[in-house]
Amino acid sequence: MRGRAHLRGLAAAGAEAGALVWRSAPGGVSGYLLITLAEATVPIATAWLMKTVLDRVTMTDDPVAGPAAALVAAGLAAAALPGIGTYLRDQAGRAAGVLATDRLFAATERQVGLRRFEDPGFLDRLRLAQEATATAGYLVDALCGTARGALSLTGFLVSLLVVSPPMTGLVLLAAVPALVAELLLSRSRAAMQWATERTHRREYFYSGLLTDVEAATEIRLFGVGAFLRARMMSERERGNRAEQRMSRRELAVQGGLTALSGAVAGGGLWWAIAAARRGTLSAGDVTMFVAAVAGVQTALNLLTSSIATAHGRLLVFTHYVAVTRAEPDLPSAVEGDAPPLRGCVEFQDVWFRYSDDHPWVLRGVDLTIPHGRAVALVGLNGAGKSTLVKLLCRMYDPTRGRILWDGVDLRDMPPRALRERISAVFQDHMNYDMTARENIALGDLRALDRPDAVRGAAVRAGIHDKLAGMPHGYDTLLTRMFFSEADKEDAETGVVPSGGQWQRLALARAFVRDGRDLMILDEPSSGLDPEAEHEVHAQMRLHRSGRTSLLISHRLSAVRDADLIAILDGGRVAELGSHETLLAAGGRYARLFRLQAAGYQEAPPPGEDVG
Ligand SMILES: Nc1ncnc2c1ncn2[C@@H]1O[C@H](COP(=O)(O)OP(=O)(O)OP(=O)(O)O)[C@@H](O)[C@H]1O
Repeated sequence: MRGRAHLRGLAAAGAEAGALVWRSAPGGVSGYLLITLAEATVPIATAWLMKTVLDRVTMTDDPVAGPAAALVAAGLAAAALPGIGTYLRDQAGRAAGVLATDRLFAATERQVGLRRFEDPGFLDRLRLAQEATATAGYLVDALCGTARGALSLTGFLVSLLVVSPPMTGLVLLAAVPALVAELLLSRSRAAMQWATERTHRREYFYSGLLTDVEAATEIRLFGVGAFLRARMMSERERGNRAEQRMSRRELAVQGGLTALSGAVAGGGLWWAIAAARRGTLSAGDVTMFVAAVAGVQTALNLLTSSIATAHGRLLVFTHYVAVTRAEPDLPSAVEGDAPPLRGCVEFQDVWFRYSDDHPWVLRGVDLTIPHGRAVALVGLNGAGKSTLVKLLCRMYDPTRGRILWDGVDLRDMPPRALRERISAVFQDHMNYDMTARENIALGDLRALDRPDAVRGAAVRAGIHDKLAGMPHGYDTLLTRMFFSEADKEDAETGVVPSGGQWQRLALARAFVRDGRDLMILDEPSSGLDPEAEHEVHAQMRLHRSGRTSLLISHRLSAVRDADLIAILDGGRVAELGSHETLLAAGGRYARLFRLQAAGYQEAPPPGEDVG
């Protein structure tokens, strides 16, 4: 059963790879197939021409000019064809790689939530799938190699059959163990690749850390470079040990196979010479025999190694097929619209945990965000505030309960349409190594052609003056990781913003997405200086008024003027009300607020009563 499923998987991968390569480069593939055919027939033709020339020279007076000229032409073709074949194969390989990569990344985009990207199994598959995109075109090479091997094998076997039927049988028998052994080897190579995939990912993680400019400061200060390097090397060695075991096995098997084919060829030659001495074979027959045995063995080698390569590549390609055909992580409507928010967003008894093995993060959250109101969410570290935001953007679905958008369950809306209605600054916002304009316009790509929109958002986020004053203004690269060749000598190429400036850029990105129904601000000002924070909050208050927003902040001074403040504790909304009512209630919020406010009071002079 497992074997049949395995074969079905391989066949599906083969069909998909074939269709992909054909679609990307039909001309190149056709040309390569023709070259393959020619390459398969040339050695057979050469052997027959050689026999004809020799027999005519030694036994008849027939003219040899014709066959000799054909022999020369065959030699020329044998020399020229591989180069042309390689060129066509590489062309087809590149074209197939482009199409496969595009399809792979389009497929990962169909994963609308975050779950798959937190699943190590999926990440392993994804990396192997990326590897498969690079070699998709070369699958054709392996398949053509198989066809070429099969063709020339048939040709030589027929030729050998004419000279010696028993020898033909013996050569064929010797081929069976070679074929089986190569297939088993390629299967265990693919299994080894799968087993060591996590090792490779960990190694890339450590090597990425060691070359990442953001990690460099901590790594140098804490002096942990050698420690991380040792970890990277130990992952490499673990991978190498598995590879080495595999290589040893391959060496042993291939050594045995070479000995077998040597014995068959040697025995055959001995017999052919003896037969020629007895006069049963002509000189041409002996040449033909030697060429046929060598040809059969070369074709067999090509056939077995091509089948093994195709098998191994198909096994890797099955990961590509699995990723591109993976069901979306969230069941979601594809068609439809998300209606503009008129009433409220409502969390109804929302429970959530990241997986069955994780503890509950939310345990029955009930919360209403009314249209046109500013709601603030407050809670200790790990209370689940950012998780709640991710559920609201439908990066995950609640484990139990539901979230309603004007009464419609988020599960019934296409995620893309829902997200069109939301703008956000996330706590772990991105810093893009792109230009300032692109960093802002990624919030709404239409702004790429609307400089006023980008500028307006930057003004509101308080970053316009900084951006306008940079060497190329808004077109300055906000990174020193890349530069164009023309700018190589330019010391002003690339500007690296500070942490607070990046945060303002993230805010501008959210602001450029103007006119959305809901604005989410998850710790939007944690990195700003007090003056900037004050300014930004004033801007946000202005922006918020009359709009629906959800603000998360540990700075309670920033949330005090929200219409409603919800305290998240123990996975539920523990308190809800305005700043004044919550202070008067004297609960958790009041305690946190007083604690923070006390930090801003001047310390009383020594001896003065604090009470
Ligand atoms: N992707 C994840 N997989 C598993 N657990 C997670 C994941 N993200 C967060 N958690 C866990 O969920 C809990 C809530 O995290 P969350 O980030 O929502 O808290 P928070 O209230 O935003 O905290 P903070 O104030 O520190 O930002 C934490 O215990 C955290 O470890």
